[in-house]
Amino acid sequence: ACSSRYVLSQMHPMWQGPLAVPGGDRQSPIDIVVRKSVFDPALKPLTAEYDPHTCQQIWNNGYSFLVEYDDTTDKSTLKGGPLKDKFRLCQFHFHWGESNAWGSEHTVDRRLFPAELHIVHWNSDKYSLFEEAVMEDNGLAVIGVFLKVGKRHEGLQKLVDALPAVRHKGSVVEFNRFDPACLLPSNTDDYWTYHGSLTTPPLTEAVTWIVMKQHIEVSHDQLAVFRSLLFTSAEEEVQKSMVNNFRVQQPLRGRTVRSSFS
Ligand SMILES: COc1cccc(CN2CCc3cc(OS(N)(=O)=O)c(OC)cc3C2)c1
Ligand SMILES: [Zn+2]
Repeated sequence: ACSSRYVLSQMHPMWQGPLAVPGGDRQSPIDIVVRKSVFDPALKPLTAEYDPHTCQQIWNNGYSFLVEYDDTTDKSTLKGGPLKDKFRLCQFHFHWGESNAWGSEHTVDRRLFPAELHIVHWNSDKYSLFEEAVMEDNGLAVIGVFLKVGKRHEGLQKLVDALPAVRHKGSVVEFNRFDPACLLPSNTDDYWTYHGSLTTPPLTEAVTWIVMKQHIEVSHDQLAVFRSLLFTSAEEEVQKSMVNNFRVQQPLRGRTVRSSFS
C-alpha cells in the first residue's frame, strides 16, 4: 500500500535543498499567480467518493503525520476535475508552521496560510500499486486545501484527539472510520490545477495538483496540537518539535496553472 515503511532519512527538513530529481522542471510547491492562471471551461467538478471504513491508522513518519487508508480496492476514489482516470485514496497529511503566519506549501499571490492539507491518491486505472504510480507522469493526484485559523473544525477534532498517541517519529496508532471528505471546503468546484511533484522524497514529477480556492477553518488550539508532535523518535535525547515541515517553493519553468472558475 502507499504506506510502505519508506526510508525516512531524506524526510528530515535538511533535504529541503535542490535535491537532484528526475527532470526537475515540474517541481512543487509553487506560488499560484491568480492573474496568470488560465480558465479552462473543460475542467469538470471533482467527484470524491470515500468509504470511511477504509481508514486504517495514523503514522508519524518523522516529517508529518499520515492518516492511511486501505488502498487494495477501489472503495475510496477520486475522479473528474482535470483527471481522465480513476484515482485511489491512499493517505492524507498536513504541512504547518511554528506560527500562524506561515506553514502552507503552496501560496496564492504570495499569500501564506498557517497550514495545508494534502489528500494523496494514485491512478488505479493504469497502475496496480502506489509504488508503481509514484514514478509515472499521470500516476498521482493530490488535493491541496488551505487551512486558516478561526472556528474549531468539528470533523478534525477526532483526528486531533488521536495525535498524542503518535507524538514520536515511527509511532503508529489504529484509526478507523474517518471520512476525509469532511475536511474538504463546501465549494470543491473552484480549484487551480497544474502538473508538479511530490514535495517530500521521492519528489517524483508524478502529481496532478488540485488546489482548492476555498480554505477550511480550524481553531488555534487544534493547530497547536499539530505543533506538539515531534520530528524525533522516543529514543533520541534531543526532542525536536514537528513544525515548518514544508518544502521551499520551486520555479514554475513555464508551466501554466489552469483554473476551473473564471
Ligand atoms: C516509492 O516511494 C514511496 C513508496 C511508498 C510510500 C512512500 C511514502 N511516501 C509517499 C508519498 C508521500 C508524500 C508526502 O507528501 S507530499 N506533499 O504529498 O509529497 C508525504 O508527506 C508526509 C509522505 C509521503 C509518504 C514512498
Ligand atoms: Zn504534502
